[in-house]
Amino acid sequence: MSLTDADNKITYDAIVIGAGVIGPCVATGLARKGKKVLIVEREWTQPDRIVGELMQPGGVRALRSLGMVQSINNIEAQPVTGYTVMFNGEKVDIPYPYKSDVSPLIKLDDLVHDGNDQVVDDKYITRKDFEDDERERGVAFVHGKFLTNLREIVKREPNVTCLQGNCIEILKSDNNEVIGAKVDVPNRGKVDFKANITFICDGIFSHFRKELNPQHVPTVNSSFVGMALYDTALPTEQHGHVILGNNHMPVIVYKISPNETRILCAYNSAKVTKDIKSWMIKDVQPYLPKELKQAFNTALASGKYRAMPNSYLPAKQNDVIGLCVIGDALNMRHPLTGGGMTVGLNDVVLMLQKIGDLDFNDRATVLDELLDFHYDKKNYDTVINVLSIALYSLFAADSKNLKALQKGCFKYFQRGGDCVNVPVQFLSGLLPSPFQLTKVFFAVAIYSVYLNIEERGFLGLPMALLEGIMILLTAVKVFTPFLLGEMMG
Ligand SMILES: Cc1cc2nc3c(=O)[nH]c(=O)nc-3n(C[C@H](O)[C@H](O)[C@H](O)COP(=O)(O)OP(=O)(O)OC[C@H]3O[C@@H](n4cnc5c(N)ncnc54)[C@H](O)[C@@H]3O)c2cc1C
Repeated sequence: MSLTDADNKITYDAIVIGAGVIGPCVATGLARKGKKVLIVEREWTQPDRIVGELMQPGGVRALRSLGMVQSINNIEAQPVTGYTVMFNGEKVDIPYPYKSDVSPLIKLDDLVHDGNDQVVDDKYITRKDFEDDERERGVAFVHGKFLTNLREIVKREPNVTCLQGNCIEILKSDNNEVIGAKVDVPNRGKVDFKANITFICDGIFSHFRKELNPQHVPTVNSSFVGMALYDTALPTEQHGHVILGNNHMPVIVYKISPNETRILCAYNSAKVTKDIKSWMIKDVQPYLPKELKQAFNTALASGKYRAMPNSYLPAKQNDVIGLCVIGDALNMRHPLTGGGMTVGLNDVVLMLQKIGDLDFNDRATVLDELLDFHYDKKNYDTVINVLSIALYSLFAADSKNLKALQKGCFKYFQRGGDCVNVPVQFLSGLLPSPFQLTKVFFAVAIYSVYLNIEERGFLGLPMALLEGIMILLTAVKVFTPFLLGEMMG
């Protein structure tokens, strides 16, 4: 069957709009649960994007739960074993958590079979490393190649029909229930497809998230400017890097193939300057570690920059009959901590646990379960979302108090032990506890106050105490509104 032949005479169990990271996982999961699924993508050829390139261990585990982890195989994906945080030239290596410290893997019934929850061996990823390592692992890859693998998996599912086309409208009945989607199909024109439930997975620039609520719109306060660095060493191999300092915005760096390294440089505005090169030379280049400088200069000379907006969007409840919005269409956070795919994939796992075994004809029961889904996923998503926003505020520090917190955070990591073991569990998507996150965040704030007192010395104590109050108030201000927003929304 060609990509434009989908039958529009039948009612599908589910239509999935978008075959990015999340759509193919939703469609594959539902198909393996016996549902008849139509997945619509406007462009099935391999995309070239600078998003979704480092997957945290929590995301890899979700792929295993879905029986789709082999999507990271045979694309020259690079294992990631931890993070390196650099601050004014000093560095701390933070390995990912021990497997024994995190909860056991969930294997979804009907989805996991014949070892598809384990990677196979290729030149860079081996089953032995991923299975036998006592620590969790993440992975980094060329996004388009990963997507191609996910799309190959979904295309192989007998219960799935793949359709090339641009979805232009969500179809509704007279009583405002969603009944399918109108798709502009090449050489066929605008065709109506019907389903018991329609999943919106149309990503960051989602056109259809507003079907949940017209106010469901993201805020954008910063951007990332990305470049590809070729044939460079990293300060720590197999690690993601966060480069911080008093005088510059955060820079993140990770290897996505044997010879390509992604660098993303934060820019503190939704719209980037027209003269990116001058900004890079003045505000990024001087602060990079020596290992990266040569490749950075070469990339700069080639002039190939790409900018992406960094959006924030807390999730809304899926409360419309026949509709489920999921992935970036539903919920976004700052990409600094590389948590987007991890949140989306874990939402897919949970969604399948909630509704995967239901009869989708029973739309009221499906809706009930989706209403619960909103609350069940909160702990997991809140930790990753709030962490990303709070860390971005600290790491892009533009005030004295934020700079004190930034330094305090780095010095806290330098203490080692639980001062890194617990935070890295949040980053990895392996400790879904907003309470613990709050405890750690305020431990960092108190430590920042202590460091400031120490620096001021005995004579400066009155001033240090005053400053301490300001530092704590700043910590409350950057953390609490987001925590409450995520938990209460
Ligand atoms: C700069 C940046 C860097 C990031 N880095 C990371 C990272 O390192 N790690 C991480 O985990 N996350 C990262 N993210 C987030 C990550 O990219 C997203 O969380 C993830 O891609 C979301 O997947 P999705 O399927 O919801 O959306 P997408 O991957 O955006 O997929 C949406 C799909 O829908 C299709 N589509 C859209 N509209 C229509 C339509 N009308 N009809 C048919 N098809 C349609 C699109 O063509 C696309 O294929 C980053 C984000 C940004 C902005």
